[in-house]
Amino acid sequence: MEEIPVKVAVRIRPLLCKEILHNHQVCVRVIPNTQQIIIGRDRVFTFDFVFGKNSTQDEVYNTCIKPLVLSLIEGYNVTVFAYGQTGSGKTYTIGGGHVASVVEGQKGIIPRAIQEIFQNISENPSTDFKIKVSYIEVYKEDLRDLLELETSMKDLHIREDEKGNTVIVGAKECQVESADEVMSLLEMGNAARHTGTTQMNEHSSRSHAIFTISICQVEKNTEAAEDGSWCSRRHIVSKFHFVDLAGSERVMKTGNTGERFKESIQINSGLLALGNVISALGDPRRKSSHIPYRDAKITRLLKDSLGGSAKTVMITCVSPSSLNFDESLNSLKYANRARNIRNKPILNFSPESDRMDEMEFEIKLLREALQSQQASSMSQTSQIHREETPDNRILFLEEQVAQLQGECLGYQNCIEEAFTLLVELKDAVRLNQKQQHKLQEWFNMTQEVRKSILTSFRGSRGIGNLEEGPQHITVIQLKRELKKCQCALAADEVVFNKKELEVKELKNQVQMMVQENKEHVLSLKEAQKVNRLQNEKIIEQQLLLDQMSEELTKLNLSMTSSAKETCGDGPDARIPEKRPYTVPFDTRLGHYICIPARSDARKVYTSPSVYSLDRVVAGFRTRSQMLLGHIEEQDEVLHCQFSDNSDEESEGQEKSEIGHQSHSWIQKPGSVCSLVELNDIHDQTQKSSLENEDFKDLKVECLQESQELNLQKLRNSELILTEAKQKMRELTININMKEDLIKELMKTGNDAKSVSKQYSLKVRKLAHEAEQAKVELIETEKQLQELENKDLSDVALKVKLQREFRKKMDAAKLKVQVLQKKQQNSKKLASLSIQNEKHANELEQSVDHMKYQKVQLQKRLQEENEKRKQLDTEIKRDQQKIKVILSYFPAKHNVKY
Ligand SMILES: Nc1ncnc2c1ncn2[C@@H]1O[C@H](COP(=O)(O)OP(=O)(O)OP(=O)(O)O)[C@@H](O)[C@H]1O
Repeated sequence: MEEIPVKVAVRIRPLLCKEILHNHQVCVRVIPNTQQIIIGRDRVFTFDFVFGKNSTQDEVYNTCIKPLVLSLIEGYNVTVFAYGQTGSGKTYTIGGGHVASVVEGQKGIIPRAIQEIFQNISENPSTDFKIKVSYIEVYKEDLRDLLELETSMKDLHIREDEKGNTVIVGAKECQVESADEVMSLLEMGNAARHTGTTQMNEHSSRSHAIFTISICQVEKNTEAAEDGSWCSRRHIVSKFHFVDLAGSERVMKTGNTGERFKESIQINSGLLALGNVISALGDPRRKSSHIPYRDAKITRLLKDSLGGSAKTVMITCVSPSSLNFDESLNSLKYANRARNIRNKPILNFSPESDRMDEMEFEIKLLREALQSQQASSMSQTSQIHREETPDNRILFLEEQVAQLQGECLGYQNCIEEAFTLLVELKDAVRLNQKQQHKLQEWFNMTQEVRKSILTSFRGSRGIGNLEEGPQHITVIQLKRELKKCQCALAADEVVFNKKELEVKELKNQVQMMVQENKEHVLSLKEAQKVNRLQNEKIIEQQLLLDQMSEELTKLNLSMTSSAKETCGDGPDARIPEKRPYTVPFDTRLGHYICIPARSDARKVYTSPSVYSLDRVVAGFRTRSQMLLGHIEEQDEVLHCQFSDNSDEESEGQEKSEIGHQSHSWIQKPGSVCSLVELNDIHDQTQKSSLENEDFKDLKVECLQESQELNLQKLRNSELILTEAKQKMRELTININMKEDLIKELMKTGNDAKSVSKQYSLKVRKLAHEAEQAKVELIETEKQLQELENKDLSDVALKVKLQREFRKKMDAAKLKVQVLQKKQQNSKKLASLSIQNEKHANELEQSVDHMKYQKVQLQKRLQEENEKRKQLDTEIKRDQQKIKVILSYFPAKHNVKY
């Protein structure tokens, strides 16, 4: 047996759009005009076939796969498998995914191979082809039948047949007649395959998939062997496995979590096992050592293809991006190792055993047919058959006999015709002695064969004669029954088709509902998101409000304390008792500049801080006493009263004092001093000019300090006011926003309500329809049963119909369940809209509260404004005073005495 290596191809896909956008660099290239690939700067690998980024699907197919299709038709088992990192282009190359939507040029290997196989069949009319298709996937180390999803994983087993080929017992094999049929099965299986989105690939295959096409070829014509013996018909069964492996992936790169993470682990462990098998098979030193096929399902399934009896092509797909350098290098290393794997392909052709297989198969079919016929005829000819019901053994033998008789008759006819022809030819054509001798030998042999066939045929007829009568009757009856059954079947089929259409319609409606529901759920989620945002904003605003009220309280406190300071430190007309002394300069000033004193002049008296005022008062007192002593010494008329009396108390006295030329230090409003008097006083006080100068400085200093303090307070107050105004503005904006959001929320809630109403209406309608469909199906089932009881038709057919019917029933039940679920969802939707409303109410309440707070804040702001104005006035007055004092004293210095 000839050994051939596994052929290895490497395909580098182009950079994907997103990779180009992210400026990925290319790190793998094909060396032009060679079969080599260079990765990085200097790692070079040689392969059987290499395909660069510009290679087409057609190129890949023609180079690697076309020869495999030819081998398949010849009778070899062949395999192509795509290996590589996730997102490297395996599915694209093999031709998985949504094949129906792929344009012609982009079609992968499987669709192209299918087309070619069927083309070969059509070009070969002398051979009968039976084509079967199966599709399975290995998902998380479990086998799944992608063509019969109901098949339990436990019912699928990997076994080896007597020839050592790997077979999957329990997998559905669909017999197909056309390429379109295969394509629709492929599409169906692809749709059922486990795929998912990862960061590396939007449509990542999460399982290893094996699509298998089995071809059974039987030659139509019988050929005479050269030696004259009769040769049986050629019988070939070969298989083409298309394997799309899941991609190896680094969990960190794919960002997989949860289920995807578990899948990753299983995928990687399966691929690791495959890598080990490739390493073991590819290592010449380990040739005789154990190959760990049993480590994973995928390696067990690929046993034939790797080191077995199949012809295999491995296509390694590689990403060109430098970000995937490590993975690409790894894939290339495995691919390189796989080149060392040697297979021993064998032709799956064995005339004797295949003929036996064929006969056994035919016997089986006939036995089944006979059994069903007997079963159907038993009801009508029960009397006859009750006595002669054959057991399985007899049936089997009878069938064999019938089969052989049929064949014998065929051969006999052929031989008869050939015999007559040869007899005629013998006389008409001149033959040499050798030819005549050979022909005679043939005549003799034919005679013998004829004799033996006739003997056996007679023998069997001898047995059959006894049964010919009843059998003939039975056959006629069976034929009649068959016709009846066929008619009934046709009628049933019409009903079924109708029901199927209805079910399809229902399915569509349900799908639409599911879509609608999805949309509702999405909009609901969005509403919830908006709600959440609103809540967050409310909390923020609440915090802001708290902060503001805190600041307001602080501001209030500071304003109150400043007001207290103002009242407590300085002389106040309202609290005259607290003001112990008045200032002499004021009196003079009043006399001198004749300022008409306002009645409320003292009410707005401002003062420096407690410390400075005390200091001023204390200094003033000391100096005044000194001055008074001095003046009293010089002039007894001038009697200054240092009194603690209030302004009001001193007012009357003042008047009398003025009348007596006596001067009080207390300045009274409206009191006017003459210049003479002032001069007199000045003359008297001239000696104490130094002390007065000091006093002036002190007074100015004190006023300046007080003014500075007031200015500072004013600045602070302005700052706080600006801040408060800013917050007021923010509050107003927030309130407006919140009001808008409430409106939106109410609108969304109303929308959701109306939609959920419509939805529940629809659900009710559909539930009703499903109920009707169920009732109709039950009725049909009854009808069918009645029909079956009456006619007792083909058992296999009956079973098939029952199965189909049950499937449809299950589908209808499922639909009802889905509808019930939808109803529940709609209820949930309704409750959510109520929640929404509640939330909106709460929001409204909070907005009301905020509005109230805003009004309060405005009030406080007004108060603050007023206070600020007062402060302003005080400052201005202080400034005025300072100006006056400053202007008064230089004047005083300039006075000529
Ligand atoms: N030769 C190519 N030319 C153009 N685009 C390609 C090529 N090969 C792959 N792609 C694109 O790259 C992306 C990933 O390809 P694909 O899904 O076939 O990768 P994969 O190896 O099967 O991945 P996974 O192992 O995750 O299933 C797809 O969008 C596919 O269209």
